[in-house]
Amino acid sequence: MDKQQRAGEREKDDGDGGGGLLCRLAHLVLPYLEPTDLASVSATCKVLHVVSKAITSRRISDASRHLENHPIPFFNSVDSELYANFIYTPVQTLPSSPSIANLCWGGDISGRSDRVRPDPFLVRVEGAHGCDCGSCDSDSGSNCPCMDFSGLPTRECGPSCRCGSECGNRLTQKGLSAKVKVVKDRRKGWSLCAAELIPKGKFICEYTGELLSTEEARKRQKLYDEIQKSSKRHFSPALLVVKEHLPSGNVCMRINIDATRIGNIARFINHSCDGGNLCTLIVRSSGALLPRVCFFSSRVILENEELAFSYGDTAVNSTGSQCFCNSASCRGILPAEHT
Ligand SMILES: C[S@@+](CC[C@H](N)C(=O)[O-])C[C@H]1O[C@@H](n2cnc3c(N)ncnc32)[C@H](O)[C@@H]1O
Repeated sequence: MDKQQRAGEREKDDGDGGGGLLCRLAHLVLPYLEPTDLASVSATCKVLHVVSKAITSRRISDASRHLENHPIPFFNSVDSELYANFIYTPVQTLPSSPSIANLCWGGDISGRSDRVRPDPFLVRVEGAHGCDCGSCDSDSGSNCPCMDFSGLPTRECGPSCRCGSECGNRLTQKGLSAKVKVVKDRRKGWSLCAAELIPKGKFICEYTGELLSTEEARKRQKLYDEIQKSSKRHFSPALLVVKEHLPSGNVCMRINIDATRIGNIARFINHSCDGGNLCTLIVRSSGALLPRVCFFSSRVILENEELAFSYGDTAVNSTGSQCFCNSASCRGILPAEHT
């Protein structure tokens, strides 16, 4: 190989053609890096700069990394943070599950768009009875025993039913159902906004993340409170505790979902003291042990409007964090119930 050929080969290795060894290795390794490390690596040479830039633009263009039905882009006109750093899971997950431990940012290193949605049911009930109907669509006058005829879509077909994933009574099992985007707000941090007009009563998304025991949830809440107090940087924990009450007022069930490190798009929904434009429903499916927490629009939501719900009652307890919901009924303080 003469001098000119060698220079040509070197050029290819350093170039963006995808043929160079460095380029190939960079495509394998760099997607696992945190944003700050990616920025440092990007400054070292042309190849790494080009690969880092491609990874960054993929991260900005879709928070779900092709795991949802619509891409969810980030928009920030407030500061230099290009996107939020977390692992995307479209379904509930257990803490430190091995499949999660192997995931890089966003759960996908390749940017492929042919990803298969994971099973929405974390734990199945052995031998449970579901329905035998072929079609459980309420519009077709079905009498499916899994259906909720009270007007609230709180019961669905599940893993013990004969019907498949296309069944009409599996509304909340197919992922994000409205076009949304993540927009940076100067005071609240990232926020979830509508990217289209959303009619009243539409299923938006589930709240996914790590399903915790109450003991673990309390431990994490304590840790997050300490980080929030001591850290100079804005830290946004996303630990949701949902309690179901008996008519007597006693709590009969609680679900602790932590989306701080691993979660879905719902982790960006901010609090509004007036209840916002979303309501949360606990949805149960035949044959699934665990219920799921789902968001529905409580009124028509305009394009670009922020999605919000109430984190709880400020009167119960307050962390002292200031609320910037801007609603007429704002109490000035973010609710923070004891976990
Ligand atoms: C579940 S996260 C919501 C997304 C978060 N804004 C972010 O940047 O990732 C909850 C955190 O968002 C912020 N937040 C939510 N609602 C807010 C509000 N009405 N006013 C001020 N901060 C709010 C608080 O920092 C809170 O701890």
